[in-house]
Amino acid sequence: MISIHSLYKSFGQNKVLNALDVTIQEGGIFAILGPNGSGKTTLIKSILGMVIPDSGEISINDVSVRESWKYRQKINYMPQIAQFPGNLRVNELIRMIKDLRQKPAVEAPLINKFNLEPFLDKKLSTLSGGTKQKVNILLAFMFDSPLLILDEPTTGLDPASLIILKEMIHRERQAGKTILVTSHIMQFVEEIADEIIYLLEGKIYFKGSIAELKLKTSQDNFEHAIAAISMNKEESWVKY
Ligand SMILES: Nc1ncnc2c1ncn2[C@@H]1O[C@H](COP(=O)(O)OP(=O)(O)OP(=O)(O)O)[C@@H](O)[C@H]1O
Repeated sequence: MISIHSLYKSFGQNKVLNALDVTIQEGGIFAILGPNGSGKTTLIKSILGMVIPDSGEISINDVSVRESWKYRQKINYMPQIAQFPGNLRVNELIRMIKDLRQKPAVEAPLINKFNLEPFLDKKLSTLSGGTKQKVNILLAFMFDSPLLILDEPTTGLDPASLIILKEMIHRERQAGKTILVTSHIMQFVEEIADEIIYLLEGKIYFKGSIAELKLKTSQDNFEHAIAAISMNKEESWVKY
């Protein structure tokens, strides 16, 4: 379980997270949504220890992330923009990440699934955007960890690869994993998410299932329901 209490983070005058509270139970797919710049990546990076909050508490399974960074070994993270040296070859990158993480990896089925064999010897700088994204998905999914954090994993994927990604995410959920995912593609979110966590103005405005969100906003359409949250800011959407 991830427990976040009274989290504050500003960049200069820009208050990004403002007394944010949220609890995310173990197991399931949680979509972290919100407008551009609402702090989704900042929240994710705070959980990962890549952004240091100004104040507040984050704990995973009752252990404060400040006390121990060992918990990161149990997280598979796919960043929104992965930046690796362009002259690295795909197979060198896979080897490098395996060496860094020092835990068993199973990459062959993923290479096969995404038809990446022809690219293993290619330099990253020569790959198309979608192929780079498939490599990034592979890097996140080749380890067995209880928590997966995927920041905009769908970017640049063709329809066939998107279907594969959705199947992979579902399989992880079936295995009891906790998956945090951000996406601006509402159809993707509607297909995969068990719960929506909606960020606005530094706080969680809504947390609950898609059915609950539709009920609360009186909208049958998910995209319209999402739009309705930010249009009705004065109402109390926080349901827990
Ligand atoms: N390292 C940084 N230095 C200064 N400002 C930052 C930094 N990181 C993020 N910000 C600012 O914090 C705010 C939240 O950014 P963040 O990337 O968390 O938003 P987001 O919800 O993930 O956005 P998007 O949907 O566009 O990916 C933005 O205004 C951004 O410019």
